Amino acid sequence: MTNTLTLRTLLPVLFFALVLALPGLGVPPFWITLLSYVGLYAIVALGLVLLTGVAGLTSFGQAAFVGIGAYTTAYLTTHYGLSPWLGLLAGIAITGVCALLIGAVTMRISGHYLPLSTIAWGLSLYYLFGNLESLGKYDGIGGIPSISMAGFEFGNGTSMYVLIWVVAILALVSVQNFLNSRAGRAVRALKFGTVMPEAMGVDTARMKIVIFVYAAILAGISGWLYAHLQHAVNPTPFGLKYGIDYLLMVVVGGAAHVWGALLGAGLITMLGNFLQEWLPGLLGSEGNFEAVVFGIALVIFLQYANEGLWPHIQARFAGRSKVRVPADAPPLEQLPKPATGETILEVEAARKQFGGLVAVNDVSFSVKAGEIVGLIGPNGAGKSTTFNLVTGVLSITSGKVNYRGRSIAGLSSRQIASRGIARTFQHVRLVPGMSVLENAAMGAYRRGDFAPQGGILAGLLRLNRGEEGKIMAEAKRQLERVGLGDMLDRPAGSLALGQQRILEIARALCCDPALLLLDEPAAGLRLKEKEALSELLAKLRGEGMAVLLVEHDMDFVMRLTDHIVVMEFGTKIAEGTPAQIQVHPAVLEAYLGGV
Ligand SMILES: Nc1ncnc2c1ncn2[C@@H]1O[C@H](COP(=O)(O)OP(=O)(O)OP(=O)(O)O)[C@@H](O)[C@H]1O
Repeated sequence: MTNTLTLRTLLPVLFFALVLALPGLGVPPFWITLLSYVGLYAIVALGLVLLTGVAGLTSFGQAAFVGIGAYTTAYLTTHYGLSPWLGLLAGIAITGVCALLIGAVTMRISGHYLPLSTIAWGLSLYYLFGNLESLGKYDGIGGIPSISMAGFEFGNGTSMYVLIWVVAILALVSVQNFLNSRAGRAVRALKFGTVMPEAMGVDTARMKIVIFVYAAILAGISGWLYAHLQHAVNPTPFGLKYGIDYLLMVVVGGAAHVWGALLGAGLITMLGNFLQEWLPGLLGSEGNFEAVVFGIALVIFLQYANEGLWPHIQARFAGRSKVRVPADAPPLEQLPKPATGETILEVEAARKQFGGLVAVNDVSFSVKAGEIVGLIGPNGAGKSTTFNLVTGVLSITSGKVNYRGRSIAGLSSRQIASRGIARTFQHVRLVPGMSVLENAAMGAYRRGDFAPQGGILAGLLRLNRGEEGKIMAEAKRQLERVGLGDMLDRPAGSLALGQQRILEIARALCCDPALLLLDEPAAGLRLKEKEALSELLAKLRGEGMAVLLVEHDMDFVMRLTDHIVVMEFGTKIAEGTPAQIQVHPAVLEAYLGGV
């Protein structure tokens, strides 16, 4: 263990010990109350870190989920005299169901429409709270009892402060655990599009809903604590203004960092409080002037420091965390592999039309285990489209694609990935801030011990240590296999393009494929890197791997491949060994215009 690592483990423990000890250290009640609110807001902000900062799904509506948690317990404890703990369970259930329903609709929406839709349902829920007779309309509900546990009543500010911070710490640990799990890495990739995670076997639509529901439940729990701290609720703290404040906390603190949520909640709560006191005096009139300051701060942060403050603090004091790779982890299970020479991919009369344009015109070819096949042709020939038909990114118009004797036409990318086909991308698709090791581990997503849903819960509770150990050991093994074994902890974004392409191959190898599809693997590589890549692919071929590659670098293709398929204007114009292709009249015509 390095010094940084010791400090990284020790600092949070010391920090939380100090936070929980503050009431005993004689800190005045005013500060304890203020810090209680910091804790409450931090719980909501942690959900937003996951949703907005990490996955890139902006939500202005989290305050409404706080409201559902608060109103549920307020109603049940005051109208029916139920225990606050039942109020908590009911609040979690109702928040979860509402989020599931809202998420199922809104998480499909992309771009600017998603934040707009979160404003819409945030407002709807706010007006619902304010207009329902049974919820006391805009006056709300008063007389909410205190929480008690084993005869102890959380009746005063100090005991609630401790309870709130215990929950905030548990929330932080759970979100941190989740982000370092198999599902968490998939969520960290979502911001960069769904094509790559889907190709690794991730159900991205489901994953978005899962984190939406989790973020909503955290907000609901914060609402439950709020109701029993205040002993009264009304719609105001659950409106759009608070929704924006939560977002501001996350942006200022550091949207993609769990500690950013705490920092942002602390700064904005304190600042809001003091501005509320100072500004009216300064300006000589009453009003919510802090909202103006916050609005300006939001714009400035988004423009000049959209990573927030935490990354700067982390760089100075904490350093990057390193993932531990156990030396004795057992290997992951492998799919049965075909014998060398067995035909594993058959493309028969594959056709793809985009409206009137025939991008792939009844193309047929096959790939055997232990063979490297090159798919070449001038720009716009239809190579990438053919590739995307095999990988399930595009749906086939007509024709067949069979993998090991079974049709894969019409299957999604993730179903195809689970059959044993792995790919790399023409434009490298890595998660730049994630380490080389974690990026490679993305490939082993569907090889974990738990089913994806079970994996999420296990990740939250850190019950996935065995699985993580095996996945990380596999990622390390594949990185060593491709020659990146000495770069495990470096952020993927800091690698040269050639190394990033090799990293994509290591990630694909973690998928446990029998067929590797490489989209322009040599593009942008220097001579030495190309030689290293050739060597690696030849080695994989020797181990029985089938490789289909789309490539423009003729020298690379001619030296490496066993068989070449040439396309032009969507049609296959030639097929054969590199020697045959180099003298094929139709190929010479296509490339050199017959010269
Ligand atoms: N989604 C799409 N919608 C409409 N047309 C498309 C789409 N994707 C590709 N095409 C068209 O299909 C044809 C084949 O494109 P494709 O990208 O497969 O060629 P390519 O051989 O991979 O070219 P390059 O070497 O430049 O990548 C081109 O005319 C392209 O404009």
